[in-house]
Amino acid sequence: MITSIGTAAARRLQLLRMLREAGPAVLLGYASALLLGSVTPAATAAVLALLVSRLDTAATGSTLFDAALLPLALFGGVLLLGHLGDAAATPLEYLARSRVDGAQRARIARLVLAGPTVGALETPEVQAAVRGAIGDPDRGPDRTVGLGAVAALRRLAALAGAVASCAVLAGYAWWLLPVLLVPAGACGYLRFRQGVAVNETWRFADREELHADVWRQAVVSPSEGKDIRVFGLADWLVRRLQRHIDVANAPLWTVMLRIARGEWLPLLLVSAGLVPAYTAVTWSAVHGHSTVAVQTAVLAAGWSLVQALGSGGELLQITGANSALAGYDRLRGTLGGEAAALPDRGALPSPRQPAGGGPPLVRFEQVGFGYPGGARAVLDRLDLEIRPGELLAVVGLNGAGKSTLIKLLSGLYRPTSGRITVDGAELTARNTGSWRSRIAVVFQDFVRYQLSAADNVVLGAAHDRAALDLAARDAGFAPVLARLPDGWDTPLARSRTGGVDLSGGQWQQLVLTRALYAVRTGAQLLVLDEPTAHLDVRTEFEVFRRLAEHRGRTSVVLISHRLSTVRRADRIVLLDGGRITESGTHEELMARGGGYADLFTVQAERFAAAGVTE
Ligand SMILES: Nc1ncnc2c1ncn2[C@@H]1O[C@H](COP(=O)(O)OP(=O)(O)OP(=O)(O)O)[C@@H](O)[C@H]1O
Repeated sequence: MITSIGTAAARRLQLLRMLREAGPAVLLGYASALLLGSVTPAATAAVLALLVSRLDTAATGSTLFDAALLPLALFGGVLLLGHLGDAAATPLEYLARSRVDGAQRARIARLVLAGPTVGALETPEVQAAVRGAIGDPDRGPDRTVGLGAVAALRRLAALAGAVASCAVLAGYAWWLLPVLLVPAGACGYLRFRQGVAVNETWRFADREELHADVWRQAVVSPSEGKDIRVFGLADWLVRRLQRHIDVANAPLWTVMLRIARGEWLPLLLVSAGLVPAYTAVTWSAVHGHSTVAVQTAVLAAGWSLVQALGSGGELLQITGANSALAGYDRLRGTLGGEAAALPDRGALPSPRQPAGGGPPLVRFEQVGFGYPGGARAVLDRLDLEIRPGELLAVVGLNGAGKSTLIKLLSGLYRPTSGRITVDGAELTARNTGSWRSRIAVVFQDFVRYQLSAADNVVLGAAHDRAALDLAARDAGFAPVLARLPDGWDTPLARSRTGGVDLSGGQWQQLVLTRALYAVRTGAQLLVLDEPTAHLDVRTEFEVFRRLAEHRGRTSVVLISHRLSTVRRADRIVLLDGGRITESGTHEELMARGGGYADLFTVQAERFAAAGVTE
């Protein structure tokens, strides 16, 4: 119990410290507004007691009015200040909360993006920690740190109000303090335990919520929407979504019901303080040992004291936000190690800087690799050399590990064994950033950003229109560009005003433009994973011809299942069983009559049967 109270106190301090992100003016204004609002009940109690005592002792007529004038004016002042405090608190709270939340989201983004590899992001634990750290209030009892931080400040203000109520009570009947404080404190602790129980139960439901999230997104996504409608999946999907939500919420309902059934306990605790206090003061007033004024003060201050200490609203917000803090700590524990290994801790990779020097010599030396959690090794003691300026093609059957090879080359995963060297230096977390400024990669599952055509190519860097136009020409994108209503500035998303969507092949040309632009602005190794899979044969031929013009100045690694394209490469390697099993020119490999020759022959026969000439 002491540890959990200690942890909760440390978390609350952390939340309060986060309020600095709201800025000094907002924080000061908000704290003052809360303080005004929270001492109003105690001040009201004191002023009411003054009013009653004046009326009690004054005579009738004008004297009565004179006696009531000052307390009434004070009463009006207290009400006005209390109202001003409440009115200012709402917008300032919104501002403070959103600034704290904004800063937290930026911190999470930095942490997630600081690590050079993506392997950790694929684990359910990290995804759960990211969701936990964000603290989406739409999910169960999760709360954002901003909500928790303002609730922690409201709680402090409530405590200030409680102290003020204690001062009022002590002025009339000090012995009432322990009578009211002990049960109110116990009630507060009970509410805190309830909040913890709700949050701990919710954590167990997290995996179910993750499944539910996937289906929730599928329902509103236009791409999944096609499948859902065409295959008539709507009913099935909604039932599945509902089942995940039910399973996630079932334990939570149980805890909530238990709390609701136990509501007699807080009532008992509050009554245990208030009933004896009110009885004693009333008895004392009736028997002339104290005045009606004392009774008034005790009634008002006693109630506000119990309210301030025993209410559970803020505690639920705070315990919900504590989970967000714990989620962030878990995330830092998992991702922080790799991020911390970077030269500039916390700094994100900057947009591409032109790199000096010529194309690199890259070596895979006895590289082994298996995906985290994967049962089998995808690459097994693989040796491969990418020579400066060559056009190297990598071929292999589906699932052979070609894309995996590219991900390792890009530093997105680290080899499980062996090493990758660039001009003799091993590729590590430290030099991955500078290595990436030397490479340009087109992934098979490239990203279609909802940005303008130009921004989709340069991605954060300054535009160089001449280089953009040349890259578009090389990638065969120029004719598509000419038809875009606003040229390079056209948004590539139909959901945006004036936006258009591109066909699969046109997107591929745009992404090729992205890679070729990078080459024109300094990249020395171009890596293309199935870059022409969506292109028609004529466009593919033209693109390959342009690509080949870059060889010498830039090394090119090309993965393709279209062997008619691949045959023009300087060298072809066959990936099979996690290793490079064949290497040579098209003619050499055909003469050898091995795996490559088989693949090529099968493809050539298929094309011949279909009447397609190369
Ligand atoms: N992120 C991942 N997590 C776990 N396993 C993965 C992941 N990505 C790929 N794999 C597995 O690694 C193996 C190699 O996949 P990879 O995508 O590298 O093959 P490929 O040669 O590029 O195939 P294709 O020609 O079909 O594109 C496959 O068995 C695949 O299931």
